[in-house]
Amino acid sequence: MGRKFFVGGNWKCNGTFDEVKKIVSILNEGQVPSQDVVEVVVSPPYVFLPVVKSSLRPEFHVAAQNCWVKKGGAFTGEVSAEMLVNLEVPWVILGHSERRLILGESNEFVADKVAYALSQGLKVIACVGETLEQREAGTTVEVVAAQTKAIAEKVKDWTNIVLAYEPVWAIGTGKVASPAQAQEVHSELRKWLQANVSSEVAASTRIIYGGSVNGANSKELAGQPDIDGFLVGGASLKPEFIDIIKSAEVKKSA
Ligand SMILES: O=C(CO)COP(=O)(O)O
Repeated sequence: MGRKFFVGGNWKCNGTFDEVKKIVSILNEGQVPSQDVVEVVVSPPYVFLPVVKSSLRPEFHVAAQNCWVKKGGAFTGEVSAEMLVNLEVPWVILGHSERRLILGESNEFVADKVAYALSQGLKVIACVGETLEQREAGTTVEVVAAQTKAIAEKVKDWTNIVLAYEPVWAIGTGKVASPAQAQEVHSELRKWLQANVSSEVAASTRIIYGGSVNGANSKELAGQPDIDGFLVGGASLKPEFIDIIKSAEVKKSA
């Protein structure tokens, strides 16, 4: 099926200039599998994108953590997809739960952003995931399907999308989803894509997991058939991010 393992590091709103330089040197010195085996993308805050892009080893790429929903202009405080393209930033994370929940981004707004970013030539890490309340109410699959449906309604070509399943209750809590819990939702998402988009898209789209992934739990998660990589928060700022990248080897030998 050829779904190359994908490891994203979402640095969120963290880091000083010196800390960023330190993380980049850890990444540059780390022994990792070749880029035929794993695709690595790190996402610093906007202001650090140029320095990270220019100092990072060439086989690792960068992502912005957000972008504006349409063409740039009189939108104070926003950064447009065009600007990212202009700076040769290839990826953008959209629909992260911190933006959905804290900043009120709706399924439709996120889907509009995804469609616009793709139209400008960016590749998108599109995030979906349920809250603890929604999980406890038994609506997990319904919630992630609705989030994915909003995107599917506005996007024809899924080639440049990586879908990130990030259960909100597992983000930054140290409460990682069990491999079985994550596998179940990934498998449901793949079935949803098969039924509502196409078998080809279901087979080729990478579905990655995010939420308290670390160097100790990444191998077992990577062993699940529908987990095609990770979106890592806290641990992406530490040397153990290298171990998480190495968990791609699990897939290779599977
Ligand atoms: O939100 C996340 C990545 O986008 C996950 O964050 P943590 O890995 O810190 O739980």
